[in-house]
Amino acid sequence: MPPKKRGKNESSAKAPASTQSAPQQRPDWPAFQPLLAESDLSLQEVLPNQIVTVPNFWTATLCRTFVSFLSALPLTTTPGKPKRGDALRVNDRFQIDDPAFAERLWSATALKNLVLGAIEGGDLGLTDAQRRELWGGEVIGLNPNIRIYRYSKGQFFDQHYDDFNNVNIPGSPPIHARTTWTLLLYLTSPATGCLGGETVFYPEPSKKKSKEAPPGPFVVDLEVGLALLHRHGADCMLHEGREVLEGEKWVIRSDLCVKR
Ligand SMILES: O=C(O)CCC(=O)C(=O)O
Ligand SMILES: [Fe+2]
Repeated sequence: MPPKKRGKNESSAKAPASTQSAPQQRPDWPAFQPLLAESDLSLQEVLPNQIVTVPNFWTATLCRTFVSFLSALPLTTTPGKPKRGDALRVNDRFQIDDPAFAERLWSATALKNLVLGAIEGGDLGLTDAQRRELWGGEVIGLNPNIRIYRYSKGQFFDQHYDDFNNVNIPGSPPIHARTTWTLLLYLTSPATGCLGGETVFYPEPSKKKSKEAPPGPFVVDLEVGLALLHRHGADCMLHEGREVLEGEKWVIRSDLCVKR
């Protein structure tokens, strides 16, 4: 896998629920209210083929509701010393296998219709074939493995690559799927007192255009309610979550899944 050769990987969130010790109770997540109308949302391809965002995917009110709900969850601080080959990250996190929440985040928001190109003016104007190419296959939903991150002052996620995972989406019959893009949903920003914590991507210099100056880092500033999707697996860009300088950064993480 190229990511292994090029640098650190995110530490594994891969253990299937069946191999974890005690099954965790799934949180009684708040309702997704209020949300903007689908017609007010659109995909933005901010870095061609690599990063797509949805500004205002969640409203500031919904983000605030979630931050106060998530604050009561039993978050654990990641160990400061990563396993060999894993990126150093220092944050507090909560991880749960919750297919119902993943399905709600996919279908009860605009995400499904945006990604599948079902919202007029909201998608990237792609043909079906281009859409498959972009997302890496036929997108069927989100990874049930939901991760919540809280970074307080001084915490960060060092440079790494996100690898893909094979997952099974429960149902009858269950669907065998593979993750292709990372989803990060930012709940905080400078507007809520969080400074720093930007997600920074390091595009690789193009092999064909070796005479051109290498591309500089691509910085995504935190924005309340912004959903960010970035390609992962073999074509993942090196990236990091910069140190939080003030306040708290809260993120909900999942991944786009395609049929395998
Ligand atoms: O928190 C961030 O900005 C980045 C998180 C990340 O890279 C990851 O979850 O793999
Ligand atoms: Fe990552």
